[in-house]
Amino acid sequence: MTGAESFGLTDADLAVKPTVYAPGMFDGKVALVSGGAGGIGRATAWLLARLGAHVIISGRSEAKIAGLIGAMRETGLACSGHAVDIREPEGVAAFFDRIWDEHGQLDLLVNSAGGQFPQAAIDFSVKGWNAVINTNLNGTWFMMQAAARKWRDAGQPGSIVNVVVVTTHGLHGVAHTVAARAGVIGLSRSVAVEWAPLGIRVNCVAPGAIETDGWKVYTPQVRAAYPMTNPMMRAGDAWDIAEASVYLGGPAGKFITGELLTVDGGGQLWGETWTTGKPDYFKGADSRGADRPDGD
Ligand SMILES: CCCCCCCCCCC/C=C/C(=O)SCCNC(=O)CCNC(=O)[C@H](O)C(C)(C)COP(=O)(O)OP(=O)(O)OC[C@H]1O[C@@H](n2cnc3c(N)ncnc32)[C@H](O)[C@@H]1OP(=O)(O)O
Ligand SMILES: NC(=O)C1=CN([C@@H]2O[C@H](COP(=O)(O)OP(=O)(O)OC[C@H]3O[C@@H](n4cnc5c(N)ncnc54)[C@H](OP(=O)(O)O)[C@@H]3O)[C@@H](O)[C@H]2O)C=CC1
Repeated sequence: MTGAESFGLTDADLAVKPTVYAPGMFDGKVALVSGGAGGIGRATAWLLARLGAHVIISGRSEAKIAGLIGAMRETGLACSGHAVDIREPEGVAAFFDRIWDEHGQLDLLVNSAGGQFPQAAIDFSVKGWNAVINTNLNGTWFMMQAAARKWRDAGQPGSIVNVVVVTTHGLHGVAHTVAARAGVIGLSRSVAVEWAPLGIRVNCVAPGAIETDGWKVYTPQVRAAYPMTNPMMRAGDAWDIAEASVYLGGPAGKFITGELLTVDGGGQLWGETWTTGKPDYFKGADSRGADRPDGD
């Protein structure tokens, strides 16, 4: 793989890709997309802005955010951005202060910031484990809590969509992220009830194999198998997740809270995903059991 290789939809694609949603659906609304300059977040930012929202884009890299804002503004869309590490609760709280100072409202938060690296769980270092848990569980929580506090204090309703992973079946070699995302799903179900009196809805979207630059952390051999991890035998694209997030987070989802929507081409029903490559032990009937330590 060369450094220039890139995966998934480009800004040029996202600027014109057809959508099922009506123009103007988010007129007058403000949406925040964390990880908004990544693959799924970027598609979500484009979609929300094309539907009329002012979109605030966050991530760690100023340069990535600036590039996206430039591309979106060139097409006349309303957006702004700020570099925020979701693992820093003070920085996150200050970010939400700034949002209220500048806009006086936030209608939708999509938490797409996240990620992991593939490794056998038995080899996780403490630092690696903590990096993934801090990013995906703690960081997502800091964003959720900061948003909810602002909505409560302002007496405004709000909606949160957390982008997670499929935790129920077949995602191997990333146990740290499965643990973190199962935490986010549980947390979301709990606060969906606690925050219902505040008018805050909380939902999750679990993508299957969605071709984005996030795939660069996996080997070419592993990536090549991703389209075969579901019965549709193809990868999805970031627009699939953007449209699912808008369904749950926007007006179409107004009676939905505490829900998990899996968008994986049926991968949770058939298929398996080995992010570290499939061990010989699991390959084919001929070798079944051959490596079993009990020798039976
Ligand atoms: C039903 C079936 C399911 C269907 C599903 C099919 C789906 C298939 C698709 C695959 C699944 C998911 C894909 C995606 O999510 S892709 C998009 C997400 N994007 C990323 O993952 C981006 C890449 N990842 C990261 O940036 C990092 O992993 C991280 C999120 C942790 C970033 O944090 P941080 O910047 O703090 O991390 P560092 O790089 O500084 O590393 C900190 C320590 O972590 C350890 N580490 C990091 N990388 C590795 C590695 N490759 N191997 C081993 N250990 C690693 C290490 O201890 C680091 O510390 P040191 O650098 O000091 O050693
Ligand atoms: N693509 C796929 O197949 C799948 C993706 N997912 C999940 O969907 C989400 C989005 O993935 P995708 O768009 O593909 O991946 P990308 O790697 O393209 O985007 C993830 C974004 O998260 C941001 N981010 C990471 N850590 C932090 C942090 N500590 N603080 C702030 N921002 C951070 C990064 O921004 P920056 O570089 O600026 O830090 C990056 O732009 C992730 O949670 C991912 O795990 C789940 C299943 C499958």
